[in-house]
Amino acid sequence: MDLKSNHNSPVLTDPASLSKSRLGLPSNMTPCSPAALPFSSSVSSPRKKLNKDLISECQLDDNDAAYQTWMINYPSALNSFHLITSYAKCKTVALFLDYDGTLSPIVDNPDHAFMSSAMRAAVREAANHFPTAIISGRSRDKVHEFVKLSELYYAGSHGMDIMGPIRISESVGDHPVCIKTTDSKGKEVHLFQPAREFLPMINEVYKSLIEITSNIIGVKVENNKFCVSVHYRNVDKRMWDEVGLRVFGLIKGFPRLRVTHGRKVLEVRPVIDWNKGKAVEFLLESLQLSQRNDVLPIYVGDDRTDEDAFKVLRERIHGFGILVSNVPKETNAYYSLRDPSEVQEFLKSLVRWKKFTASQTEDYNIDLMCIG
Ligand SMILES: O=P(O)(O)OC[C@H]1O[C@H](O[C@H]2O[C@H](CO)[C@@H](O)[C@H](O)[C@H]2O)[C@H](O)[C@@H](O)[C@@H]1O
Repeated sequence: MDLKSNHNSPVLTDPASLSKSRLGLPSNMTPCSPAALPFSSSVSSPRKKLNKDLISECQLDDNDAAYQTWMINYPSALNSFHLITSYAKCKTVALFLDYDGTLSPIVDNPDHAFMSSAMRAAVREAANHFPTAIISGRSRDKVHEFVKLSELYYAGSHGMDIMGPIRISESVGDHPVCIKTTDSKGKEVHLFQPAREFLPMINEVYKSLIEITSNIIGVKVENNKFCVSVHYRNVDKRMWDEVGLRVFGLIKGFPRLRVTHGRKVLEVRPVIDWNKGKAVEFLLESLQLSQRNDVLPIYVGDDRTDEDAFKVLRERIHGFGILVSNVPKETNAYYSLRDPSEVQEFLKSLVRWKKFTASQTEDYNIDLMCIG
């Protein structure tokens, strides 16, 4: 169950049924009905138990069949690794990674979404071989606190808070919301905060959201600097509508803010023409990787907000989006990975491939030198 993507309506819907009909999956992929099973409703309890097991087994099979069908259009990035690297050959791969649900598993408490040390090692290695950035809905400081790596770039608040390399480009480098500063290690960087003027408003809304949801058990309001998250994952399902009503009700009084939603979370953010897709373009330009046809951007993410980036990669900058999901979803991504453990495997494979191609180039150069 989730909130509908219609920004004006807090109506709750079931995304599983939605995605099934929208994806046009075959009708035989609906979950088994008990009537189709060889037990009557008046069976004794062990039989009832068997019946229940059979239904869930059947549903699992159906879900898996639906996923396999979906994967025809969104193949596994691991299974398609050779194809991906054949495109990447002789190109600079630029990596963009979402955080929650991509580098860390989804957990009930957002403050406990820790990254495993194995994942951290994989991301570090990847960042040592490819220009890498993390683009998260979290505040930039919070995601840095989780990731703890200085080898890469960070964009927080869905791309509205980017700390990147010093931009050579005059056009945006001189933009009033882009300032020169130093990072925690004293290195000169550019800080790009296109929603800076919204800071007082966001802080006001953050306080009001805490106030108006304080008597709903399980709600958690998280300040992500340029946006606010209202989590309802731990709220009794019967109260989900009420959470939606209160949040949308409050935001009605702030025409310059809007509400989007992610995984059991409502996100209040400024109405500005900026999103994770724009952040990818901004970072590519900062890294001097835009306007080149020897660059392959790859974006890995699991959330609806990542769709903006997938769209930019698909339509504008010729890269690959990889959706992390273990259920069929509508997406602008090209490939899929089931969960963060597959993301880790994918990152490790990319590094292995890069090392291998680098060693081959070295061998080739040595051969050339010998011939010369
Ligand atoms: O862009 P992301 O890095 O994916 O951030 C999106 C939101 O992620 C976090 O919430 C989600 O993960 C939590 C921890 O696993 C989970 O408890 C919650 O239900 C998810 O929605 C984060 O807390 C939000 O602020 C981000 O906007």
